[in-house]
Amino acid sequence: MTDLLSARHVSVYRDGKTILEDVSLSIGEKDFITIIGPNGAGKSMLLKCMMGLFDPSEGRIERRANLKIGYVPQRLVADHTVPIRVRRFLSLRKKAAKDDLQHVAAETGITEFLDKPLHVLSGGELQRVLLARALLDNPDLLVLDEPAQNLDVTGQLAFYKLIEKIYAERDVSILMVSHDLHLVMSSTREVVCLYHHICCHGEPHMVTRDPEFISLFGDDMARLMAVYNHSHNHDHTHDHAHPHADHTHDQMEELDG
Ligand SMILES: Nc1ncnc2c1ncn2[C@@H]1O[C@H](COP(=O)(O)OP(=O)(O)OP(=O)(O)O)[C@@H](O)[C@H]1O
Repeated sequence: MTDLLSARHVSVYRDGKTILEDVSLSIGEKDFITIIGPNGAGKSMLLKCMMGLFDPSEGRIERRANLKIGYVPQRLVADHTVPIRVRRFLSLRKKAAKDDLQHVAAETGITEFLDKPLHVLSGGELQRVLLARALLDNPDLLVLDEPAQNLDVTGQLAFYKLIEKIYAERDVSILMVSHDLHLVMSSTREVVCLYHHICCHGEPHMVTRDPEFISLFGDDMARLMAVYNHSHNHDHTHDHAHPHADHTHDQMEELDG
């Protein structure tokens, strides 16, 4: 299977801190990968590197020729002093064909407010508009950075259901950062646990009480959600201030392949 996008031994060092250390991750066709990790773990930085928005200090990003990426950010702050209607917002970057716009609007459930100004929309509606924008170009890969972070639980659930539907119906791969582990566990195929380096990864198919996971997310979260199957043999107490700290990452090689 051809990889769409890969990080190969990517490290990012900034201001004496290690933000990413020797991270390797590949996204193939029809993959659904969710990156989890505590605040400040480097999840957004990894997405930025993978999308070519940030140059890693070491390592490289490989991208399939002509890869189309649709990006959904955490949120859009709609300014009421610059009123813009949804329909216009969706055609800002590139003029979408009318049929494409109607199709994507129906798919994401935004048809009824295409002619409303952005700033009157609710948080959940705005996220669907951002999703529609990302889908307009018919991307091969959808990248979502905590897309439901600012929604209430009902909104989160609805948004993740929509992502699941899009994944099921389209020929698209998904790379998502999410804190809502319990909500995405059923849809995601693979979970990557990041804490500056890849701690572990695997299928989210069983609940475990993994001590490393608990050390990252806390006992309550571990109890709440299904965790993937992994074993890893290092702790998280090492000092990330040293960019060349020596780690053994058994499973990273698998991701690399
Ligand atoms: N351009 C930059 N220059 C220097 N440091 C940065 C830069 N971008 C991010 N950082 C730092 O890198 C670390 C990781 O940030 P990042 O946003 O990737 O974390 P995250 O895992 O997405 O966290 P959260 O879950 O809180 O969104 C943080 O300490 C942040 O301050």
